[in-house]
Amino acid sequence: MKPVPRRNIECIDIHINCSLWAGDSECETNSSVKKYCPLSCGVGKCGNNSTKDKNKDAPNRGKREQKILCTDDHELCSGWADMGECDENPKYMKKNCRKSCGVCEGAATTTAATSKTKTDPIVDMLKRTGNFGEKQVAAGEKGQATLDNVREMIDYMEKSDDFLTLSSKTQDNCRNKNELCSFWAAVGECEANVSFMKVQCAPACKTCHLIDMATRCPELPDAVPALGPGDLNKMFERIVERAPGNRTLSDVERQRLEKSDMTEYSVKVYSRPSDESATEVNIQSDRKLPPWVITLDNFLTDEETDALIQHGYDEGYKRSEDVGAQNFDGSVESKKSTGRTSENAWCTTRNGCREKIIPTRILNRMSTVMGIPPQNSEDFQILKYDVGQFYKTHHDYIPHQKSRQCGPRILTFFLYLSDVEAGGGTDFPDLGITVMPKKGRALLWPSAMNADPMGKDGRMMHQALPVEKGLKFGANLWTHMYDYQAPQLTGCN
Ligand SMILES: O=C(O)CCC(=O)C(=O)O
Ligand SMILES: [Fe+2]
Repeated sequence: MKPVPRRNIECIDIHINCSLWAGDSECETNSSVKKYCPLSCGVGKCGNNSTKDKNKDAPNRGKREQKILCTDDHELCSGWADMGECDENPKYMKKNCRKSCGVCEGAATTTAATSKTKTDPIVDMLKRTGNFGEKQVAAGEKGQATLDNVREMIDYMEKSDDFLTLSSKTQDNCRNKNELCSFWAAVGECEANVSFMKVQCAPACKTCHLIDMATRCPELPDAVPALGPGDLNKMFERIVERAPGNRTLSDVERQRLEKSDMTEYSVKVYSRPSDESATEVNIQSDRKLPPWVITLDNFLTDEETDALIQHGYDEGYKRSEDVGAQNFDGSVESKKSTGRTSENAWCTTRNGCREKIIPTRILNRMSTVMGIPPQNSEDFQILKYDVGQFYKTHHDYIPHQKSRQCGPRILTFFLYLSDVEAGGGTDFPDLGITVMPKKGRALLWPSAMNADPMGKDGRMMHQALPVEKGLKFGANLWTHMYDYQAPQLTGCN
């Protein structure tokens, strides 16, 4: 079955709380919410609001309202008008600040007579927020709460010991990276969305001390490693030996598999260190012997592959990006890559996918096969390659994660979600191995060494060859040495 895209992929909300704000009527009163939440507000590319807008602009109705209501609907209108908002933000302003923007009869004189001068304290206060990163906006129903946050933030940044005793490097790096930071803080996002806010809006959350990764994300001495030296070989040997599809199962065994949501997958070994069970655990023999590469056929059912593909459509496939430079606060830039032309979507807790029945079932199955808890794995990255699309040779191991709470990626468990008519193989140039896509097949390889599972196995470079005919869908599940999910919540990965 070919999945059908459910909606225009550009019609998306940029913030997790959009539907909440839309429910609070913020779409009507806060132009920034409209900008960040086109889907929830039904505007822009999500435009089923065209009829509504047409009615609103009906000639007679508009004129009458202009004449009668030559007033401002918001106490901050004149200040905003002074700041040039009538031109910068005309849609909101001309609707809600008619008088201050001079869009109704008699407005010009009245506005001039009553308008506050450029020294309006509110205008000044908002201007001052530009000293701490993006200048903040305060509008709509939460305007007052936002201004309260702005006031507290200025006190914190200009007068508090909490801020002024921080190192100058930390002070310099503590910036609001979005004009909505104070608004988000005012609606409780510092507590609800810790990882994003502590990094993107530290002044508004008054948490500049946590910008420094060493303070925010201390080492966790009790963290349990997924693999010790020698465990990687044991893990692969166990997977090969126990593959249900490579054995004749008794009825009881088959029932047990079904009960535990385990498929009757069969394993093919493309490369292994030795046919003998590994005994030596040292880097020299790791380097001498070939690394593990195995596939697991019939690992996923058609229902499962189709559900993941459809989730990608629901979420919207977007051009894939690479991991870029690291910032002082530990956040990592994404960078457009010419080496990777596929599109991808994520199946996360935030977007409600990871906890759905089918993704949970798949994740638990993968976790059982690896013998590593599901929380050590990242979220599924669902990939879509059209004809000609590819991902050039790269390694999945990310060096800076070695010193992060999650530790490095130690394994890639790749799922093929579709058959591909031609091309699209996963190729390991150093090993001379190419695995072809097959719906329901999984491919498992280590990024780390058996004797030193925190260290990178440089031989595991790989590429996704261009699709020549058909459409390729796949999904990455990268598994880490330590819990990945918990530090993700606090911005520590
Ligand atoms: O699509 C593939 O076959 C592999 C993709 C891959 O290596 C990646 O996304 O990191
Ligand atoms: Fe990869």
